[in-house]
Amino acid sequence: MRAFSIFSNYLVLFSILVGIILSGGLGYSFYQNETQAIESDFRRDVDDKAAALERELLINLEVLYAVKGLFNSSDDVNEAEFKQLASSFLVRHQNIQALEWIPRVSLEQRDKYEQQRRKFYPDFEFTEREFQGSMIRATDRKEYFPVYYVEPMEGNEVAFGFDLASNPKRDKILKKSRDLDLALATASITLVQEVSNQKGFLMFMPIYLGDPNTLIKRREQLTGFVLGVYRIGDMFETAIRYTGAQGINLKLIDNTSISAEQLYSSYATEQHQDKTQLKLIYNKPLSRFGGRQWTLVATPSLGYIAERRSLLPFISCAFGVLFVLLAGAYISAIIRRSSLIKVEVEARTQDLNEAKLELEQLSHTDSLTKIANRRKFDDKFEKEWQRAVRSKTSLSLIMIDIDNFKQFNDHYGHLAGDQCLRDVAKSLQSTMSRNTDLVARYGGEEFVILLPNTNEPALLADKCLINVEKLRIPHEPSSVSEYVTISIGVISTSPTYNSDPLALSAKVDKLLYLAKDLGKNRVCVDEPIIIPNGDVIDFKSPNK
Ligand SMILES: Nc1nc2c(ncn2[C@@H]2O[C@H](COP(=O)(O)OP(=O)(O)OP(=O)(O)O)[C@@H](O)[C@H]2O)c(=O)[nH]1
Repeated sequence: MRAFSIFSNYLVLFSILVGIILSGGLGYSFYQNETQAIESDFRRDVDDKAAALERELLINLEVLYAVKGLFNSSDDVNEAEFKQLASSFLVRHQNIQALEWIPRVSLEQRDKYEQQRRKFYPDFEFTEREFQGSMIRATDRKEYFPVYYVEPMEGNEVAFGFDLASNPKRDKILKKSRDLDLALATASITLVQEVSNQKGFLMFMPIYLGDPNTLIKRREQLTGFVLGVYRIGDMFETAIRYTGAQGINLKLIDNTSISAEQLYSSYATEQHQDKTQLKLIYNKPLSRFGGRQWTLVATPSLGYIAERRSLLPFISCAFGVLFVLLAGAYISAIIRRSSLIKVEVEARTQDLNEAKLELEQLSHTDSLTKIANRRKFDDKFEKEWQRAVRSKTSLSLIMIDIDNFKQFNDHYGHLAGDQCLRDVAKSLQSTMSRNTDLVARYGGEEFVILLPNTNEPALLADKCLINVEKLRIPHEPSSVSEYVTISIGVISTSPTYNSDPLALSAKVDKLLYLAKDLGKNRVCVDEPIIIPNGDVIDFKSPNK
């Protein structure tokens, strides 16, 4: 019972533990699902931003094409025409720092070109950057690509007249653009006109005389380049300004060369960068643009993730744990209650068994003498009879009656009579030594002794007779003795299937009456007994 209770408690504890683990698992699975949803939202938002950036780049390219249209439509575009067109675009595309016309000027043409500009800008000359960084007059070279027209002039004065061919990197990209008839962008540069630390890039659009379709023709017919000057930060912010999701940290990386270069970062500070969910990094390559491969690198900020997190994982876990604990408590209460009921039932069953035993004892006990009663004798007699039949053993009966008991009662009173009955019963009981012997009150002042498998019942009967006499209970009115005496009938038989137990009772009764008739205070057996020394004792004889 106790072991079962301990086992049940462990089982409940184990179930609670499993339940808590499952609840945790459920919460974790909701958390994971949510994380996946956030990740997929995040990728979609970054894709939107990348698309917006690509759109912005294309729009800027379109501006160059539009300016190119002006130069294609006329062999001699003057500054006023250029400025008018360029300024109309710059008003609408404020992330373009400047639009410029870069003519192809041979060494022979240089003076002419410089003279022309000096009409309006007296200090104008083709310039280049000196080794130390300051601007100087461009040295002689075969071909020049100077910044000839620039819109707006304000803020771009330093670039005005700068010979792009003087810079080997720019010269290389100019030639590539010329050869391929392709708008090409530079890697990120610090613009000569830049005042903040923002990076920029240049995009060259080649202009030809006519429509050259071979490399040689392109080299011959090149007249110059339309140049767009872009500030990357401004362009980036213009592009993503109206894209919905906030809280995404972005970096624009130029992967064109092996050493990836950061063009722009939306991280406010390095410290802020540390706090972001760097585990989730999404690299979104943009479509190739101006011969360059840019990649948008995005990480969500804590705020972006927090906005999209719900309490569902926590609530589901908490509810799961709560449910498991309540169910565990309920089951444990039921188990405790059922074990209490079990204990109670067992106690009651034990009480009932004890009561039953007591009742049984009472129903088989004579209330006055506390020895077995007639009912007990009848039961036992029947059982022993059957046993003796089966085992072919003997069964003996001793029937006892107190002599002149009516006179005893009359003389000493009924209470004394009762005490006499108790004393005689006790004496008879103590005379029998075997557990299997049964002493019972047969009725009134009559007793019976059942002796299974006993060789010499008459000797035992004689012992009873002597022991009762030894009690020396005074019996003044008795005609037999001055003390209480008993008369006894004894019979033995080996029962068979055909013999009748009632006949045996009747026979022993007769022997008892014979003992009475012969003068009381004696034993009567149906046959005399030969004792070991050869004497014959006939208990029927009047002299005992
Ligand atoms: N005190 C007392 N007397 C009882 C009890 N049961 C029976 N008796 C009495 O026992 C007496 C039996 O009397 P009888 O049957 O005439 O037998 P007796 O006087 O012993 O005569 P004999 O048997 O011939 O010796 C009656 O007076 C009963 O009232 C009992 O439980 N208590």
